[in-house]
Amino acid sequence: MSTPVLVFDKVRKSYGSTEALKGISFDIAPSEVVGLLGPNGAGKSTLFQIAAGLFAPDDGTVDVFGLDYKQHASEILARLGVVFQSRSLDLDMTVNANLKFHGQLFGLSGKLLETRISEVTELLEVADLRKRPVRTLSGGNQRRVEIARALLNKPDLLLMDEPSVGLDATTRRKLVDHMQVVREQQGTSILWATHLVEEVDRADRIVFIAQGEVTHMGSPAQIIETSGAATLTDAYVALTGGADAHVEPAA
Ligand SMILES: Nc1ncnc2c1ncn2[C@@H]1O[C@H](COP(=O)(O)OP(=O)(O)OP(=O)(O)O)[C@@H](O)[C@H]1O
Repeated sequence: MSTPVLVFDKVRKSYGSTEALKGISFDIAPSEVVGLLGPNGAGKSTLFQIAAGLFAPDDGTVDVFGLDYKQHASEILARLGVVFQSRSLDLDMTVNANLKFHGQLFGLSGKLLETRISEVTELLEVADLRKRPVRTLSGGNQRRVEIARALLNKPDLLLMDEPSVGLDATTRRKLVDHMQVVREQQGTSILWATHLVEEVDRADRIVFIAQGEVTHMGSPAQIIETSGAATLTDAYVALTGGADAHVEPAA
């Protein structure tokens, strides 16, 4: 069996008296797309930030590419792509300038950087927007540029925390399509945290998290079968006792 790209082992984290994570364990295989699905306050962002190395768990371990952050942070970050919930592009700079700046942070320059920018903008279908200031782009296109930026270093693992916040249903669906292409063309593993069932219905595996604990885990088909429901949304509602599935009507 191939070595997992990410392993959470009994991860715990509290904020004062609030236990945000109560011993989370699961892993992600190479090229696997895992949906981390849970209602507001379940602990998704906390787990995501630990995976991205922003802070350490109180207890338990996180290994990324078989390495731990304490000793190998720069090696891990060189192979990681991260899309945070809040937007972080410079709105006054062009798409190209944003990508160039970020690529340089990864030590890319010259022709190689140019090639990578062309590849990622074509992959996310924003190549024709490269000369536009980010401010003039729609929310959906800004999000695509952020994902393109996270792919500049050809990450082996892409972490995305609710990347579709504020996007309409059609744009969200398109984002899911794009992520399938990223996985197919680059073999990137993806951890996609969301509270929207329809964003992860094509994931290889879904991890349900509620109140800081993993409650169910399996492929969408396995989860549907376990619950006896007809759809993944019904399964989510059945297995989580009706925690907010947040399925929004199609646009
Ligand atoms: N900085 C913080 N200080 C105190 N409590 C926090 C902090 N961050 C998160 N929490 C609490 O930890 C728990 C988990 O929050 P977290 O943001 O990780 O969940 P989430 O699943 O990402 O929620 P959402 O979908 O709303 O972003 C919640 O009870 C939240 O109120």
